[in-house]
Amino acid sequence: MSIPGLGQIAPTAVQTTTSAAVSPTTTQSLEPFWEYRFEVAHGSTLNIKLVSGTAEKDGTELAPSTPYAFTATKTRINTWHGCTLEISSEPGAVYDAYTSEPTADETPMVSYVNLHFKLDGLRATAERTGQMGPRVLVIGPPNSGKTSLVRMLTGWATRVGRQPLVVNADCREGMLALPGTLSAAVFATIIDPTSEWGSTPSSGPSPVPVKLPLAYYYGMASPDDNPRFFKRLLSRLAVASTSRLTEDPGVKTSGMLIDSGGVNAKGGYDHIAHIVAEFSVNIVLVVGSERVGSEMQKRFAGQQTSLGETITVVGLDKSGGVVERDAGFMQQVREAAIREYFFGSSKTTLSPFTQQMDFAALSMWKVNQAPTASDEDSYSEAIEKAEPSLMMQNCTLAVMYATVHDTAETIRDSNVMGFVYVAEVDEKRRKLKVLAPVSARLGDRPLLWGSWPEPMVSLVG
Ligand SMILES: Nc1ncnc2c1ncn2[C@@H]1O[C@H](COP(=O)(O)OP(=O)(O)OP(=O)(O)O)[C@@H](O)[C@H]1O
Repeated sequence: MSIPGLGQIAPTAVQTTTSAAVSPTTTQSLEPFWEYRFEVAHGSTLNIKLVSGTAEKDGTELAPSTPYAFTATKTRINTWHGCTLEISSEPGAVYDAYTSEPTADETPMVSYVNLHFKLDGLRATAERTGQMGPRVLVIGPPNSGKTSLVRMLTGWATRVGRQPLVVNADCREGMLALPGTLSAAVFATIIDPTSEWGSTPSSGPSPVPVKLPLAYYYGMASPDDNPRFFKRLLSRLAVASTSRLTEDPGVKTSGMLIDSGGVNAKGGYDHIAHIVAEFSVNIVLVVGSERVGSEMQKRFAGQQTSLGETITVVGLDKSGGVVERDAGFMQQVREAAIREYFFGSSKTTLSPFTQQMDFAALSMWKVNQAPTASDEDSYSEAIEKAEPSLMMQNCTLAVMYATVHDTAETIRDSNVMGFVYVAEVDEKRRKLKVLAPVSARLGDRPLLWGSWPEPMVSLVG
């Protein structure tokens, strides 16, 4: 399905494969609408420089003659008007790349950019009338390109001076925060093309302004692990996001872009309905699945939001370039995110602080799974006091914006201040060695331990 009224691109495809073993520096010319798709392994780097023409990655324009270093990623660079890229890598770098000329069923990019123009029209109307801009939810099966679409719409919106509030409702991946969190942030400036969402707030000085997210800690891999807790956190994020929207006219007219986790075989429509209601979503974009699209049409099309607008459901094609990222690759991505949070990246090195803490000096809590409980208990007992133990070794803990004297309910509903990493647990001496990005007194804040992200092999030593 594509948006009505949009043309298709001529159906021909040319693909060439480039391998690092063949040439360390190559020049790649892209015709208008072509994409340069590439996968770079962990530990390898691919440098891409725009030599002439214009190109973008997920809606953010590449600056000319500026080398961009990509690592541990599967992505693409596209061009609307044609360009030449210079590609280089150090010997032995592991990557795979090819150019793709769009075919009729292979590129939905034109419908994506037309969608952006329609959204911007709605934002312009909202500006004139003082109304709220569009609240857009992107859903679809796993690996359909949902996050890429949200990033593109964000990139294009900021390029025309909009400041959308971007919401991550996918607990498996983090946005400007570690995985396991649900977060929201205003994007008023460009996203660093070499990263997923730009650097996390702990990553030190950055040429691109760092966006400060509001994050809630869920600490589990799937909404099904504790559906009531998941929904409750979404509600809190919705309240905070809506108030952020109303306090700033520029953000209000720009509206929201919400990335959801994939709908799975079992459906997962329950929390989608919750997001639609809580964030007053008035546009549901369904990527890459007619089945999900028609289910969404049935559920939401024509219904009214709490603001009295009619909900529109739009089906969009999935890009043929979207790649599956297997569990091993995603685990490495999570580990890299945690490592970067504490130690920085190749661009900025950070030195985390190490602290020894007595078990007794810590307020430690853990999140509980409650997959089937439909009663209040699953939520009221979503977190409980926990004794530090060896099980916590190599785990990240969320530092909550609450005090150690607060009740379980207050701590559970608080947002995240930051994260610490448990480097060592000495059960005999009842001591814990933790790594923190800043030198703060950890005994003053409740620490929350979840099962997601999973423990790392080891961050230190
Ligand atoms: N046209 C394309 N060419 C090459 N790679 C692409 C293209 N579009 C998206 N990708 C890559 O495919 C992968 C999956 O895309 P994305 O993360 O947007 O999907 P998703 O539906 O959000 O996935 P998930 O279900 O895990 O949340 C990403 O690594 C993304 O960069």
